[in-house]
Amino acid sequence: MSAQLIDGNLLSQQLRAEVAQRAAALTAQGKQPGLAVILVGDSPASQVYVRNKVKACQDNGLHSVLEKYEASMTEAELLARIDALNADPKINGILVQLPLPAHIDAHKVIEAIAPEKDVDGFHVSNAGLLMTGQPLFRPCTPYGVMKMLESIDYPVRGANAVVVGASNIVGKPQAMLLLQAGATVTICNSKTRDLGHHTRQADILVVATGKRNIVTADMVKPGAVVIDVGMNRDDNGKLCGDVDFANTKEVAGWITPVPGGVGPMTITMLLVNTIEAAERS
Ligand SMILES: Nc1nc2c(c(=O)[nH]1)N[C@@H](CN(C=O)c1ccc(C(=O)N[C@@H](CCC(=O)O)C(=O)O)cc1)CN2
Repeated sequence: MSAQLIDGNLLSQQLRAEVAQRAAALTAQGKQPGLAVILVGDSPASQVYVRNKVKACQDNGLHSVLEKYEASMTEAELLARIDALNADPKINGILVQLPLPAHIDAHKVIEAIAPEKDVDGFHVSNAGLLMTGQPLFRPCTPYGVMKMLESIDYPVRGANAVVVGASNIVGKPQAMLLLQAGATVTICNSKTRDLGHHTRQADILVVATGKRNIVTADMVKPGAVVIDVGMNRDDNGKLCGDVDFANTKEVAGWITPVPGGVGPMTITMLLVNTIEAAERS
């Protein structure tokens, strides 16, 4: 393997140790940070993610509540729960696990969260603050990716960055964070013609499409940093990303694995955002 691995579990361990210290300091002042996690429905993947979020809180000294609801919960019921959590002084961060069932308008739900408790950074106010270079909360996955680049001392300023995927959760905020760090950014989407033409220009390539093997080794510039945000299952049911890892690792300079790459960093940055919310409150 020529590429160096960027280990999200290892980096998370280091960052979570700092989180635990900050949580302990807040708790000593009677301000233990608190996170509310809401899950609607029974998606097995979402169940794993929310369980891991709550466990990460427990392991690092944050208070957490997990509210699980049937898929039949109405939008009005969910909005009422968010109102109550907005008013709860023990709760600094509120997170509604996505995706939501189709009968619930996710935009409406996200806009109901008080922006100062929106630790996912998805509220339009927080998206606007990020866009204008004054972020309150950076969305957790793109924030984690920036920490991974920092961990390898990568000179983002002046680099060509290509983001494949333009979702509100990852692609768009990722492009903003890279732009603000001084990269020249290209965002590719499902309509992009000749994706490889763009990805081959990338010093930093972030792939977040949910499509297995959308990026193959021939689409990667030798020595590039390849960050795989995808979370898929291969034909044997094993977790894998969007990048053909086995072949791309022979071309890239750095690469993130799946599992053990960006996923754990998403949860780590959620803890960081919750601490920041508590410190501000
Ligand atoms: N409200 C939110 N919903 C969703 C978000 C989000 O940031 N906020 N992101 C994704 C899912 N996600 C976080 O919720 C997430 C995905 C994956 C992981 C992770 O740790 N993955 C592990 C593997 C876990 C497994 O065994 O299945 C890894 O990559 O090593 C954490 C969080 C969509 N929804």
